[in-house]
Amino acid sequence: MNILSIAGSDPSGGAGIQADLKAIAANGGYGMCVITALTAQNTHGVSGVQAISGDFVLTQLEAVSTDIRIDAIKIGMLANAEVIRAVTSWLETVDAPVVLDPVMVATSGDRLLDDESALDSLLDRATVITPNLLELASLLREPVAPSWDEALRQAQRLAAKHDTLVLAKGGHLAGADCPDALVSAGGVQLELHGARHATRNTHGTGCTLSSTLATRFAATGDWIAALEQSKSYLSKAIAAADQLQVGSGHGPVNHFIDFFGTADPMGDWWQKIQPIREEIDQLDFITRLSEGTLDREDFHYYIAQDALYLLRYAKVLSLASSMAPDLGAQRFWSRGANGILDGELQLHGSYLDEFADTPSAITLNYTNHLAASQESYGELIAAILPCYWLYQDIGKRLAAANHAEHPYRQWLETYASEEFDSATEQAIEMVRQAFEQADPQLRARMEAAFIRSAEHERSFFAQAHENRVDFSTA
Ligand SMILES: Nc1ncnc2c1ncn2[C@@H]1O[C@H](COP(=O)(O)OP(=O)(O)OP(=O)(O)O)[C@@H](O)[C@H]1O
Ligand SMILES: Cc1ncc(COP(=O)(O)O)c(N)n1
Repeated sequence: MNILSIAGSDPSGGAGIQADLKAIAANGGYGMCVITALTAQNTHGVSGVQAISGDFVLTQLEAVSTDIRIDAIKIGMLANAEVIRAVTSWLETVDAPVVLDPVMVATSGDRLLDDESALDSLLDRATVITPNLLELASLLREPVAPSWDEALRQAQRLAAKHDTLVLAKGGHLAGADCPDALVSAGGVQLELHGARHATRNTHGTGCTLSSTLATRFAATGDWIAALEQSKSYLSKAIAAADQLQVGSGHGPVNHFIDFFGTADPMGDWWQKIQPIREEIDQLDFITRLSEGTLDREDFHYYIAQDALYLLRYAKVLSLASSMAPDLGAQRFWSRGANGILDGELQLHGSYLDEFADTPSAITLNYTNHLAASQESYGELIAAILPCYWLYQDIGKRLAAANHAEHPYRQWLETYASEEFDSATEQAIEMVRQAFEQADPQLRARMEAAFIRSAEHERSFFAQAHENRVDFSTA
């Protein structure tokens, strides 16, 4: 099945034609793309748009359609009225089904279409229009639907107005449900409810859904089956989005999870601690640290406990070095221990008059857990890993909130450095290698040690603020 995407380029690879080509391929289609606009964007937003001229869009369309059979078309970002006119006139020469995603504004809030009324002429030619709630209201020139029921009525009005099907999407609703519905002028044809996944990585979900729908329709000839398959595919791709770790804003979905998902045990572990990561992100300590409103006293309490923790952590890294199976691993863990003693602890010292000498129960629980994991090298480095990985992950978001006057500027910088990034990647790789060589019993113990450490990290962060919560399980 040959599927043509007519859309804008997203150089960060999560939305636009890049998302479309991935989704088309993952759903068994052969993807082609005619580019309507170049955008400069990443997971935080769009910093520039350069539309392609209407003439050149037409030249691309003709190059493809004079040679290749097109089984379905997906249309995304169109940028301006000139591009819309070019696409509309070309569509008169082909009769493939058209899924039109009326892209107006990116998730980040940036505009991707300069004249929304210019879309009107194209809507009649669409077979299915896939607006989100804001786009649905805008196409009807009505206020945004306050409820899902009202959105369904709006979708029915839009379907009647243009004699098309409308896929109403509930991704922007609040609540645990993420409903979508295929609606015709006669009413709802299919309503699907799906769990809302707790992730910020939803960049490109609309692009992915519309190109998957076009691909699945080309394969089945049935919009109902195509939507069921598309929703199920997208839901899996969103559920596994956090495994990718692309950028520090709204990252992309995991288009190829069905192909490679289970091949990466580290990705699975990361996915398993997703609820813990979510809780860490929401801790008062982290949000206040990020905003710079955290009390000095709380920060000092944290730093003092962290210094005690790091002294023991450095010993555990040295132990891992002594147990390492090869020279590369031996050096890596030993460099880590030295880095703490010569680097991180100096930073801690700069915040404190003197190091505390009494570890809290939470600090002790964590370091005891590390010490108890030393029965085997694999288990030990699995227990060591969350301290790298979680700090790298949180560090990226904290760094995005950093600025010259931030009271904790230097601390926020430490965990967002390229050096720390690279050390974390290497630590993950060491654990992956040990996992690959481990027998099933050791693999299970490694995973348990990793998850337990992640729980201790959560308690550790929580302890410094007045809402001190002890999640410790040791
Ligand atoms: N957190 C989530 N969990 C599960 N499904 C989601 C989530 N967020 C969005 N979706 C699904 O993604 C699809 C796109 O929905 P949405 O309403 O966000 O459209 P959109 O705004 O066009 O997408 P985009 O955010 O890419 O612009 C829908 O099928 C929606 O149900
Ligand atoms: C080129 C292009 N096309 C479409 C979108 C919308 O996708 P999202 O709303 O998920 O950012 C985008 N950001 N960039």
